[in-house]
Amino acid sequence: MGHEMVASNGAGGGRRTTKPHAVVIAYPYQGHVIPAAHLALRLAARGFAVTFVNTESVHEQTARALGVDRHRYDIFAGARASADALDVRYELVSDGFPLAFDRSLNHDQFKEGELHVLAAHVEELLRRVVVDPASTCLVADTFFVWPATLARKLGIPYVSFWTEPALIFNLYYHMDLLAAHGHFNSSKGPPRKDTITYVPGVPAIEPHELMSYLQDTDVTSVVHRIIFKAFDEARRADYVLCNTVEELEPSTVAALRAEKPFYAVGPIGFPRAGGDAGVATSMWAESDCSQWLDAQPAGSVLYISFGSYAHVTRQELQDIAAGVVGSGARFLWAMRPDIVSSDDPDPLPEGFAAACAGRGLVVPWCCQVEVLAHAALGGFLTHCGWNSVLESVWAGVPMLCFPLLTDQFTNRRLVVREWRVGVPIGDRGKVFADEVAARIQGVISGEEGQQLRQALKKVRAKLKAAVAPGGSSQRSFDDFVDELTGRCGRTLMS
Ligand SMILES: O=c1ccn([C@@H]2O[C@H](COP(=O)(O)OP(=O)(O)O[C@H]3O[C@H](CO)[C@@H](O)[C@H](O)[C@H]3O)[C@@H](O)[C@H]2O)c(=O)[nH]1
Repeated sequence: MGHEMVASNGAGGGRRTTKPHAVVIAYPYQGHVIPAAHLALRLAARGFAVTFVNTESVHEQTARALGVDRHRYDIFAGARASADALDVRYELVSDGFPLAFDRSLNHDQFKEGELHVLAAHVEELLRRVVVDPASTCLVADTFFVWPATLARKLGIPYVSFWTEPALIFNLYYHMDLLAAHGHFNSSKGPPRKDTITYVPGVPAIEPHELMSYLQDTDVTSVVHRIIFKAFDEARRADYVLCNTVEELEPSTVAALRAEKPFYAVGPIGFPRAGGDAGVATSMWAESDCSQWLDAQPAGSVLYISFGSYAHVTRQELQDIAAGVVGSGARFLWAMRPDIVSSDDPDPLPEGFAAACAGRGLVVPWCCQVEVLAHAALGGFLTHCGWNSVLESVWAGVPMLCFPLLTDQFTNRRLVVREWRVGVPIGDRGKVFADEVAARIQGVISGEEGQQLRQALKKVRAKLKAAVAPGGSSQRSFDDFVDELTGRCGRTLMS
């Protein structure tokens, strides 16, 4: 595989420029594959040769969602064939498990594979695709437990790609500090409950606003072991790219810049020209909801989704469903088949469909960015996955927040407390139908919704300005590209 471009100097001989080559490896979850695919496109549009790596399992699920043959399908075929003729190659790597293995149902076992097995497969792949180490860099999701180690072995830089807010990266980065102060993983007894005021760039944060994994008292789970290892690797990253906007998290971004070459380049996938800009990344078949939405009055519909990864309990789902019924609102619910468990495919309360006839639509999966952009949308009941938050702000839709896991609790703090573009609807195990119904009414048709929409205008403007020409995310991306091109793009005289 060569990436040479020959620039003629008009005489005999010529200047051969080696394109910088980025090997982009996506973390095998929907909420990570989407931003990674967009990052790959952005790098290719700036003259990089890109090798995008998916796991065989994600690839298979994506092909199945589209109803195409997985042996022939290449998610970047369209990008290569486009007018820009982007140079993106597509590679697959095994995650160590058979394709039919249920990764959702067997979560911890899958995670052990991620911790212990995946690196060997990735190393084999890298040894094949890294032909010229001097012109190559590894762009890998921060949650992987091997990128710095493998990059060092191959003699290439490691660009750590972080798909959550800078605040989350910062808190994980300072886990030792939290432990030293007794707020996390303390040997001195139960964690402190008072406000945390010593993390650089974070003036104050409450313990219940930390990521779920930093609130846990048992830190021996496989996910904890992954996080500890991943952040050891992240400390050794040459660069960090973060899917956030500097103006949304100025003090955190400034603090991280003092630690590392840290680039806030988000929202990475916007503006999006229709769906996924020609790159199909959806891991479930998308139901077309446009006709149904077209028939609803402007601003009237509540969209509900809990993303692609976390689960709710049957009880929580039923309490939320009762709140949705009680609110009387129109709604579109994207209910992933394993939302409670792959073992429980039909968790809605009995009589739900009849109670909502004519005003609700339940689908397994949809094109969320298209749904959020529809004029009928009035609110988004979300688990606060970071992509969902960015997409909702981008579309100007106020949020009702029900975080489930991981960064989602901390993301709720940003949405509700800092930017005031959403409201909470309870907590895990403590979500009540009456409160859910009242909040839905308040956001869709009440005073509360109007205030949220006012605040949204400002936050949305920051997002849009950041990705406009000359905006902070654009500049940051330019700086990153210049830096990487200087490091990996060589000019050879011949
Ligand atoms: O019916 C649906 C539902 C979701 N989506 C898309 O799927 C993505 C979901 O991403 P996100 O909202 O971030 O949620 P998760 O799938 O839960 O993402 C994981 O990854 C995120 C980024 O690291 C984290 O913030 C989350 O906590 C983590 O669970 C978004 O782009 C949505 O547009 C659809 O297209 N259709």
